[in-house]
Amino acid sequence: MPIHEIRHPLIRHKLGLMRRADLSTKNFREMAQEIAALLTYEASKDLPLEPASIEGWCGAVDVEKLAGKKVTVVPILRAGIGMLDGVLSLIPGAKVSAVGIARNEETLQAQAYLERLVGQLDQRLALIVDPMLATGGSMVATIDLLKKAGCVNVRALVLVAAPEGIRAVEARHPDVHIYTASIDSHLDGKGYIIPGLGDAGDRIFGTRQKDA
Ligand SMILES: O=P(O)(O)OC[C@H]1O[C@H](OP(=O)(O)OP(=O)(O)O)[C@H](O)[C@@H]1O
Ligand SMILES: O=c1cc[nH]c(=O)[nH]1
Ligand SMILES: [Mg+2]
Repeated sequence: MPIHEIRHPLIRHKLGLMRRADLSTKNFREMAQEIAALLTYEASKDLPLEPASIEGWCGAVDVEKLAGKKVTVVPILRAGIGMLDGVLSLIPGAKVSAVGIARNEETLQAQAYLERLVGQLDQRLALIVDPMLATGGSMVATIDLLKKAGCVNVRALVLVAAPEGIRAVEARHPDVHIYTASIDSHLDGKGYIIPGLGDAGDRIFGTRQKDA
């Protein structure tokens, strides 16, 4: 089953804070980055290692280092930017491929408006980051364009996933593993995740808030 709900106590606690409607923009941002780092830890636990010999303080030491595979982090703009630094805090050498996807609020159809991908995608693990997996349209469109560009190894990190979005990704891209802090109940009539977080992009960027 390519869906991984990471029920770690630190993640449960931080996600509980994020669900509070009165959480400040600053704290919402901080929690998003921290949970992103914790999801990265899980999503990277089977990365291959290779032996290496280094010069240590007392002479040669046998160590391990990440083998061959390079990583690109793929934030889905805008809200995915809110998880980017969390991933980079653990994988600082990763290159970033920005993808802009906008959901038409009426039809809920996802459309790409920006694609700035790094090279050698066929050799890289792509870690897509987006706080919300709702209908799955944005995620499926992003995976479609990454695979078209040569990516063969794709994983997705989302803070909250709706069953509808999980099913959509599984149906179209059964090879893509999804790591999430929570599988929530369902979508409302406007495509919002219940209980969810509200509009994650607005909460991260501070737009459309009462005190803006
Ligand atoms: O699974 P879906 O139904 O496609 O919905 C999820 C998408 O909706 C949100 O982005 P939004 O379109 O609000 O853009 P934003 O990041 O600019 O807020 C969210 O960050 C996902 O990208
Ligand atoms: O609940 C949702 C669904 C899509 N996008 C969001 O930001 N929140
Ligand atoms: Mg939004």
